[in-house]
Amino acid sequence: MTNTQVTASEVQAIFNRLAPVYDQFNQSLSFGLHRIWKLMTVKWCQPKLGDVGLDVCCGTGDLTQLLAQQVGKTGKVIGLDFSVELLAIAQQRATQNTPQLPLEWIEGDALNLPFGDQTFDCATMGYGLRNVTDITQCLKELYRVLKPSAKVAILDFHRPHQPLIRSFQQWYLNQIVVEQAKRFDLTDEYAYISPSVDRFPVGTEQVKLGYNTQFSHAVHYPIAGGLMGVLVLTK
Ligand SMILES: C/C(=C\Cc1cc(O)c2ccccc2c1O)CCC[C@H](C)CCC[C@H](C)CCCC(C)C
Ligand SMILES: C[S@@+](CC[C@H](N)C(=O)[O-])C[C@H]1O[C@@H](n2cnc3c(N)ncnc32)[C@H](O)[C@@H]1O
Repeated sequence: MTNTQVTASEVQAIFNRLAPVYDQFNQSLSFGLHRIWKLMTVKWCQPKLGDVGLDVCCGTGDLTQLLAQQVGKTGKVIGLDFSVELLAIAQQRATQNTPQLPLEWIEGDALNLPFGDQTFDCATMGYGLRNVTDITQCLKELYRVLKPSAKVAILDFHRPHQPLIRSFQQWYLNQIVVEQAKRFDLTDEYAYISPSVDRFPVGTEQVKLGYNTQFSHAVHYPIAGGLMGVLVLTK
């Protein structure tokens, strides 16, 4: 995946191929810290009991489940993704671990959400915005399906400003992560992360994109020393 822009079908193929090891890699390579980053993200979209929530690019459903725990049994959360392999794992995990949660899984495109205008009270997106092929179109769809005053919290990697931390992140992604991926013949799939982070807008640019998409408020919170970030957009 060395070219400057991968196609949607290439992204889809990447995640279908790495699906079997996705959760275990995230857990081991982040020392479990990704769960904290995801919980922070869910809190930032300010879910309430009874809300109807959406997790875009849900993957195996980590954020979807966390969001469902917040809206409770009177609420509902839909997880959408275009990777059938990751969705299958999401469905299996939910059935086994949280059968009581109000979850629904939909195969679909983040750039053309199969929902009506003003459907959702809250939304999340974890490590998805960097992977879609049209960030502006994705933000327009998020704006469209949110109810007035609703928030979407968008978690992703962030290139740290601090040179030492930035070098550490690049080393960790290009050495540690890719070395581990070699064990499963997934070198290319995980080598895709670092250049995708380089292409991804920094926090201040993400805020501008949010305002340009007509969101009434946009703020970016660097977390984990700037290794990650959460963009919170209010309709
Ligand atoms: C949950 C995480 C990443 C999800 C993820 C996102 C992508 O865009 C991918 C693309 C291609 C393959 C896989 C993924 C993917 O898994 C974050 C945690 C997992 C990261 C792979 C680990 C890297 C974390 C930080 C760069 C360094 C952490 C330092 C450590 C806590 C000391
Ligand atoms: C790194 S994973 C994130 C999964 C999950 N949100 C998490 O936090 O672990 C990125 C996900 O985005 C999905 N994705 C990328 N582009 C998409 C699109 N246009 N429509 C739907 N899903 C997409 C991939 O299939 C993959 O499941």
